[in-house]
Amino acid sequence: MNNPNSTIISLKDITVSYDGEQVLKGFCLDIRDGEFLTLLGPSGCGKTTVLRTIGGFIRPDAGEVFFNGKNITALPPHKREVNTIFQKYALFPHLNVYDNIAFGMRLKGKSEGEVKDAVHKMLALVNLSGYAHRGIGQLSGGQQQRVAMARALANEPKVLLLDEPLSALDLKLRKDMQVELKKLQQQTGITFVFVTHDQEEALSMSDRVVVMDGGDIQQIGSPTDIYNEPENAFVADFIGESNILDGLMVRDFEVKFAGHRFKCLDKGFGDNIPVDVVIRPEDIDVVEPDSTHITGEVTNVTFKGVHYEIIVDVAGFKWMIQSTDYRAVGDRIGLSLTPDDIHVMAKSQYSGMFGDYSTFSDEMEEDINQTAEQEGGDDEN
Ligand SMILES: Nc1ncnc2c1ncn2[C@@H]1O[C@H](COP(=O)(O)OP(=O)(O)OP(=O)(O)O)[C@@H](O)[C@H]1O
Repeated sequence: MNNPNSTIISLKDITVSYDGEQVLKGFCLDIRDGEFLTLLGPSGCGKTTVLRTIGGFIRPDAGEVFFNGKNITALPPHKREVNTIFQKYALFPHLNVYDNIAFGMRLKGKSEGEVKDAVHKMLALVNLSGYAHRGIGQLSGGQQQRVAMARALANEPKVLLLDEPLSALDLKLRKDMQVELKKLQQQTGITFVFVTHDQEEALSMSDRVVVMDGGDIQQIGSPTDIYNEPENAFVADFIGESNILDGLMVRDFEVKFAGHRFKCLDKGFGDNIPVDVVIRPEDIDVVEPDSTHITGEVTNVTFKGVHYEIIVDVAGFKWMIQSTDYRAVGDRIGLSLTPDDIHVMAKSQYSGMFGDYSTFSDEMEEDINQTAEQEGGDDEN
């Protein structure tokens, strides 16, 4: 049985360079036994490099890889109890389904009897019983991916590395395979390390998500932690839709932005400190416009099936709202927020980077300076 509290893979201070350029620098990560862990981040942030380091396809310039406490940094891929499934399924086209799945076991010298039992068990696991003698070319993309899964699982790895395995599939099939993969992981108890740049995929499948950017970990947490309590503006922007605003933490539990003061649940930033304020579009309630609320004019409305996506111009800056109530372009509306809708975070290197739904104006800057002066804080900003 897995011990969910024990670490199966540990990356310690890993540095990897390509052509003299460092992609990972002092990268550390502990992966728990039996978990579904997803590395999530934009293209080029180093996800595949982390995976290849675990698999042994890359030898890091510095740092160590541990498997159940044993240093495996120098071990070649085939000597690690780790298997990889790549984006392109890498099946042998000239072999049928049965022989593809049997391949690794035969290489290890298992008897044909053992191989036969295992292949049929694996085919049942991935819902392909009856397909043993099909040629690879006679299978759909989703079926090929399932054969690749069966082949990897037949080797009984302790850890399965999956590098964007679903990205070649169309949306419907991809959703079905997400459910199947998650089920397979739970049934087998094997530790899955999954790479994707699709945040919805990461949130729906994982026990924990590692959000990466520029070779660094921005946040590690459960999907709900990552979504509800992003640690910085990068995570907030990358996961789901967000309005990211420049704000001023007036004091504990009180923040000012867009010309209004709000009660919030955050503390410990200090008084009159510039902060990022993150508000999810679905948390904003639409009310009648009045002086006690942020007000704006609707500039665009898109029907999204369960809700309308409404773009509101607030003092020259766009906010995004998701509401089940229809509002027409040109309507003036008020935006209502409760303290738990307001997420305050320390300003990061990412502040002000986001074009879409971030708001910052000279007016607001003035506002911030004024408040700082009023409250006797430092007015450097
Ligand atoms: N073999 C290589 N030689 C040179 N540079 C490389 C090599 N492999 C990756 N890189 C570079 O290293 C950086 C990280 O690449 P990596 O593939 O780990 O990112 P990723 O997050 O997996 O991206 P993607 O989602 O696009 O696959 C990128 O800038 C990439 O161009």
